[in-house]
Amino acid sequence: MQQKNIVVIGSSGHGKVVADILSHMPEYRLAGFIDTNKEKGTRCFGALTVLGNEADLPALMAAQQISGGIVAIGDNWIRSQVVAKIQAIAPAFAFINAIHPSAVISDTASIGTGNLIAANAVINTGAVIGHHCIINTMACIEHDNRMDDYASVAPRVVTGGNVSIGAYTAVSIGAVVKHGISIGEQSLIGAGAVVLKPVDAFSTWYGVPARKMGERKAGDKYL
Ligand SMILES: CC(=O)SCCNC(=O)CCNC(=O)[C@H](O)C(C)(C)COP(=O)(O)OP(=O)(O)OC[C@H]1O[C@@H](n2cnc3c(N)ncnc32)[C@H](O)[C@@H]1OP(=O)(O)O
Repeated sequence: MQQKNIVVIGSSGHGKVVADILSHMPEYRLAGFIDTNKEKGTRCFGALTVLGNEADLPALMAAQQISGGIVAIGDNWIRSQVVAKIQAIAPAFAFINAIHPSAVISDTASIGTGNLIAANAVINTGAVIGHHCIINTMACIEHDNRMDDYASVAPRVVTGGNVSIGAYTAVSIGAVVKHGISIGEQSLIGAGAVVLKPVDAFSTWYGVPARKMGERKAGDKYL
């Protein structure tokens, strides 16, 4: 098999998880990491190091025949900013999906590009996943769900059927979302929440049952 040379952008804990998943995908050879906040040469995952920052990408792509990779930044808003930067600096960079071999994805689900689908995640029939989403370890996205671009579900999130999760919205660790619920864009569901009512855009909800706890603006931190 002809392997594609790729990079992971972001070398935090989340970047290491993505590198680990890619080590199980024989179609890719991970060359290293791109990170603006670490010195070139810093070891991040086994022998793999930081190769440079985003501005170095065009030269690296040419020198090492790198075709693309994935942005591995957990914060949904920051991830979108970095994707936009890379699209401007290196238009030929091809975003890939990192999918752990233990993930179970229905043949009838639709998956965009730039997504992370971690170990033991399940994406059931008819689900539509946008671009640059995170479906983290053991998360379950049930039938006919929709996840818009840059949305994320943390480990052990479970959704019922026909749930929609708006762009940039983060559903935190262990949350449960009742079937048929719509969660607007740029919202935040707290850890362990049980969401039984529709969630408006730009809002924070948590608790059991989840209640609205505040308003949010684009880019507000949550991790
Ligand atoms: C692999 C990975 O690591 S993936 C990432 C995993 N991490 C997560 O999912 C983190 C998710 N973050 C949360 O759930 C956070 O608690 C947030 C974002 C909802 C709220 O954070 P903050 O705004 O900083 O709230 P803060 O910690 O100040 O708490 C305010 C109050 O709400 C309560 N509270 C906070 N979060 C929750 C929650 N999820 N459920 C119930 N109560 C909560 C606190 O106990 C506190 O109550 P008190 O005033 O009576 O003491």
